[in-house]
Amino acid sequence: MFRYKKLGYVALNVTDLSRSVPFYRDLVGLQLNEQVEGGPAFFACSADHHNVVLHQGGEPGLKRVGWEMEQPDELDRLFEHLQKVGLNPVALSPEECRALRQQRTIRIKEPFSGLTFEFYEGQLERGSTYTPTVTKIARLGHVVLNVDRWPEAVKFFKETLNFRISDNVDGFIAFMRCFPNPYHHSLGIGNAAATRKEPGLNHVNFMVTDMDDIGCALTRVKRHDVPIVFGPGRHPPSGSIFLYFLDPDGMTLEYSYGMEEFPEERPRKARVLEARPESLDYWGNVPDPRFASTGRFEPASEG
Ligand SMILES: CC(C)c1ccc(C(=O)O)c(O)c1O
Ligand SMILES: [Fe+2]
Repeated sequence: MFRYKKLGYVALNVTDLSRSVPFYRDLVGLQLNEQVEGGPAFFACSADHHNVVLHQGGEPGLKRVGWEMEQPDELDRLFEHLQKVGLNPVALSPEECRALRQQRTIRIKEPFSGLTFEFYEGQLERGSTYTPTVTKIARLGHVVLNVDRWPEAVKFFKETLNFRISDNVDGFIAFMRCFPNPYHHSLGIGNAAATRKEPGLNHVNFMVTDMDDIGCALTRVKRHDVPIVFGPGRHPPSGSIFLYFLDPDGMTLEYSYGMEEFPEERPRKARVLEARPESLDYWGNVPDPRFASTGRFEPASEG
């Protein structure tokens, strides 16, 4: 089976780029690396060219999710596998890859969300890296999707895309790592029906370097009247300390500090946690109704 390096980037649709660009730069603390006049804004929180791309759209949502493979030949292995299972992978042209500042890239339509999932060898080097400002973001951590047909979707990610389950909250959410990346989860699959949410984006997570980054973020978002929708608290599944807040369109973002890491060989077995609030927060908070409720999946274009 093929091996991933990491969750590479998420592309979001926002309804007002001129409002969201300063928010993601100055409040979230991402570095704006490139913005083509009137076009998408490319942000990073690592040496990559982009970990978040904002597109102007008619409604807020998740446009695309990109995964970096461990080695170039993993992309070949993946391409062959996706062809074999009938997912019709499409390779982007060299011009398309260059425009995205990415090396060889392939795409599929992920059958449960309908989203474009992208897989690539790497991004083009920039020669300079990310300089933290308001928050020392360590990496883009994870993306969580709310889907229908949850058991089938989890099975698909496990069996077809070689993700490993780290933990489940029984019938509600599966936390999955992109093998052999060690972090507890880079992808979460939430059960839309069980959580009474529409299918769509649940949240995007950024892992931070220090506990102080969480405390300072709390002060900062309060000062700017940014809605806090869950936390601060500590998650039982991954052990991380968290804070969730809303972007200007109401999409949910999370900062988290500390996360269990799994060895490649002989990892612990996935647990099934009871479906109750205590499985989401040791500190006794419950999410605000606005948590994870905004962000439509942009359907992948056919062909
Ligand atoms: C409440 C959400 C879905 C959640 C629960 C647990 C973790 C974790 O263990 O890290 C998360 O990251 C979450 O976003
Ligand atoms: Fe999360």
